[in-house]
Amino acid sequence: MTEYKIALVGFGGVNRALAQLIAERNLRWQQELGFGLKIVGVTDLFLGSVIDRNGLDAATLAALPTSKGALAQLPQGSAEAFNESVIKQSGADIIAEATFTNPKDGEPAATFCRWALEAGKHVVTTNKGPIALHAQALKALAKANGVSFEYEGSVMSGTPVLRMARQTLAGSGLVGFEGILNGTSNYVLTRMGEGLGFAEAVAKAQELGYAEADPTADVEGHDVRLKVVILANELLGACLQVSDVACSGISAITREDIERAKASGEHWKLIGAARREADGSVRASVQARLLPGSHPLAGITGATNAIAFETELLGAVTVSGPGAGRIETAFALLSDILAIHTSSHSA
Ligand SMILES: NC(=O)c1ccc[n+]([C@@H]2O[C@H](COP(=O)([O-])OP(=O)(O)OC[C@H]3O[C@@H](n4cnc5c(N)ncnc54)[C@H](O)[C@@H]3O)[C@@H](O)[C@H]2O)c1
Ligand SMILES: N[C@@H](CCO)C(=O)O
Repeated sequence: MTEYKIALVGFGGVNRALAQLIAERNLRWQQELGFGLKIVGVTDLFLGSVIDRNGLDAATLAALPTSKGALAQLPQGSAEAFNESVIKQSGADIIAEATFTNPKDGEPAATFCRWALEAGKHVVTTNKGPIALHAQALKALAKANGVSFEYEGSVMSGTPVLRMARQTLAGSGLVGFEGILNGTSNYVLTRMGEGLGFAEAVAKAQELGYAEADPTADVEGHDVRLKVVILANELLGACLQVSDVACSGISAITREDIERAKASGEHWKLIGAARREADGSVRASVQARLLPGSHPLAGITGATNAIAFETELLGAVTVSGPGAGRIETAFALLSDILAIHTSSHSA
């Protein structure tokens, strides 16, 4: 039986949900997937850090208070976040990176990934910053060190999109995509359509664990812009930078706009799209669009996301599922670990 030692960097909603899943499902995963997980380190800017090479109790971690320095309550724990030590010295095989997404330079998460890869550790991450801004360099570093760098949860949470498209749409002649790629903004638009105010709907999305640390990133389209860059570069072979993508959000849309649209059978949606043009260039955008009721993305509500891939051989292929959520995104980390396990056992 394979057991992977894992260190959690950032212990907010997503990595805490991973600890909860490990507490509840490790035995089942051993039987179903052929591996188990042992948490050997946790580090978080607010909670502190802890290392135990023999394994930390996942249920205790999942139930840890959210108070400042709480990891100091554990044996060998500290109120300080010793990120570098946890990444390099906890004995982890896999680093699960889930700190804040920084849309400007991807730091410090990109450095955390670099430290881990250089130390010969696999990285799984849900953080969009390092992928949108540094994917090529981090993938090259992983290859040079003989380890994997996986980031399925960076787009559409636990819903399979990146790996699915890369593996199963290869050869289909993918020419573009359009999608609802932010759970928070779609949730906000849906709840506003039910009569809730913008600020109340955003607060509810934060409570449910959908929103970014600064929800401006969600409602102004910046989060979708990162995801569009990730998808276009990964699946359309583009070399887009974040500044190449024109971007606007949903904050100017009022309840009255939504009501008026509804009365005429239309729906406001925040759409991220990219398309390969005849000259080979890839054009991408993020904007709120008024969709007719018949549009495949019009009926997508709440934190659900959907993406319609445009292919030459199959026409449109649409995938929908959770686009945000703590457990849903923790599942993406598990799917990344499963990919690592599968590739190391098929080599
Ligand atoms: N929640 C979701 O639905 C979801 C879905 C997909 C992707 N993501 C991404 O996953 C990541 C984690 O999301 P989350 O919901 O758990 O966020 P969160 O805000 O709940 O947790 C992030 C944690 O990282 C810690 N942190 C921040 N900077 C740090 C640093 N320099 N060193 C150590 N710890 C640091 C914070 O203290 C916090 O506890 C984010 O990048 C987010 O964009 C989240
Ligand atoms: N804040 C993001 C999390 C998933 O990337 C969203 O609402 O979609």
